[in-house]
Amino acid sequence: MRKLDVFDTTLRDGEQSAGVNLHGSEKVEIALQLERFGVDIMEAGFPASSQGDFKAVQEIAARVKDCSVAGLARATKSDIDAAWEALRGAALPRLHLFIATSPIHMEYKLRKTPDEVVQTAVDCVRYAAERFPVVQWSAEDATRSDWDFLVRIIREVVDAGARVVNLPDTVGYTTPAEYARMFQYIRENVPNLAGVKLSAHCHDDLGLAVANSLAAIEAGVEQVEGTLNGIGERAGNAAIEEILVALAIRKDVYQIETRANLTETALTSKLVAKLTGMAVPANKAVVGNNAFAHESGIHQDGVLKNAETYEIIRPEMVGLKSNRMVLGKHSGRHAFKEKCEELNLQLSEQQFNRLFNSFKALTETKKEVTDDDILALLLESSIEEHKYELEFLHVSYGLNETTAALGVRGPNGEVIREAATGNGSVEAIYNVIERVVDTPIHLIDYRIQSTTGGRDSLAEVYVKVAYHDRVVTGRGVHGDVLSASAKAFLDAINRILIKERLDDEQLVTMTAQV
Ligand SMILES: CC(=O)SCCNC(=O)CCNC(=O)[C@H](O)C(C)(C)COP(=O)(O)OP(=O)(O)OC[C@H]1O[C@@H](n2cnc3c(N)ncnc32)[C@H](O)[C@@H]1OP(=O)(O)O
Ligand SMILES: CC(C)C(=O)C(=O)O
Repeated sequence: MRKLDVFDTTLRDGEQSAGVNLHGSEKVEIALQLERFGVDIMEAGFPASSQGDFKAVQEIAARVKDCSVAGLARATKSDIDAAWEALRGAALPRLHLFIATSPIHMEYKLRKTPDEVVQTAVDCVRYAAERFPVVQWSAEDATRSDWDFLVRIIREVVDAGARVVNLPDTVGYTTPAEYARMFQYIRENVPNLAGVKLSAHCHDDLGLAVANSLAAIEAGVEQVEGTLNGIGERAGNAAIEEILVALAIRKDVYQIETRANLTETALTSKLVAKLTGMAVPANKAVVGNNAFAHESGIHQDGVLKNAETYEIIRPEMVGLKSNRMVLGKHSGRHAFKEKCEELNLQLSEQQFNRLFNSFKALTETKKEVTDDDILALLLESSIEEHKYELEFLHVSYGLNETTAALGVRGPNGEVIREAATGNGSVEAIYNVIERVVDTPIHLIDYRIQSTTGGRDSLAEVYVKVAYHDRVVTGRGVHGDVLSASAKAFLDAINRILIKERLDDEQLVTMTAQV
């Protein structure tokens, strides 16, 4: 058995998915769950990219103890300095430094000659290695780079202090056999790779990210990178849960061991889906709703006689239970606590009490509270910084004109009451909210889904809004679709306000430095 390091980049490359923007507190929540999932390294963000990301990485670095925390940096000293400031408190800090090596990226994007790229990479690795105990260096767009140029630059960055060398398929262009051959070529031609780990990082533009990652593993890489649910730039990254389950189910082929705790898979996937607003397709491998569902008679018959006839993965392996305890109006604190423990939720007493109260309030309108409902309530109550909160809502529907009146508790605790009309209920609500905050906000996208089946399911609404040059997403959960819609819009506004405050703080700091 060979040991493989799992490098999760849900919080960096995953957050680069179009339309996803996570609050600092949401990033921390995902980070703590990734730690329980047992990844070896988590890439917490790109500290130089914004004040918000810097702070989130800093907090994750301070709180995560059982795994290495990495931050991304371009090949510039200021990016490396920002990453070091954010990560210096981590138990095992790692810098992830990258520069592109393909002809097209070097000529058009970086406007540098190959020699200048080598020199910049070497200078930055050397500078970073004076600070970080581990420097991971990535050749962006490696799979469209000249292999002999890769050999040259890798030899030089390793000499300068890189301990991990990642060769990403940045644009999802390679094929399994070609990717494996590239790693073999590098291994055979770079003379100073002893003690250096090679890493694979794949994108899914051709739907080959997981296959390419597994091919690289077979070719001997010591680290694999990916994101939960495969989220990420464009078509996404390699889905880390699919790679891990493939390695576990086909241990006979791969002969690989990882530290991952697979029973945390389902919960980690759900948390990421809910916080990012990127729903998992029902037929997605390992974590889709239908991944363990059998519909046709011949399959059901087979499964009833012996589950292994049609099930190669046991649901328990990824943390799905076949038996379940029903929680409802008559359940008390003990049963609720047991459920929270079963779901592996790590709650302070205050968080538990807040969640229990939300659960009790929900049982007034919902007969049976499911695991997904509890998770949705938890995420609802996890953001502590609310500027505007929904107090009440009345909607009076009329053909072509609907009136909404609502009350919102504002930043100073005051309740602001307003009314407006619109063509439909949601439009009327959003028109009133615009009045309340006295700012035009453009709705770009609106999506609604239910947490479970059944008439009493909770509604989860995701919105994407534009305000000046910012685009943010918001999430709202409620038993009623209109209240959930109002909460999602207010959540987006709260995120804009928090971002503005962080930018103001950054401006003040920068002005002070000048
Ligand atoms: C393959 C990947 O996923 S790489 C990670 C991509 N992730 C992101 O871009 C998300 C966060 N990014 C951001 O917030 C912004 O792009 C920032 C803050 C990093 C930079 O913003 P800006 O200063 O406005 O620059 P902008 O994004 O327009 O352009 C990128 C600049 O970085 C340069 N650059 C790109 N990669 C590198 C690198 N590895 N090393 C050094 N410079 C680089 C580009 O050549 C360009 O430089 P130029 O301004 O001299 O032409
Ligand atoms: C920064 C690098 C590793 C990256 O995300 C990519 O090339 O896809």
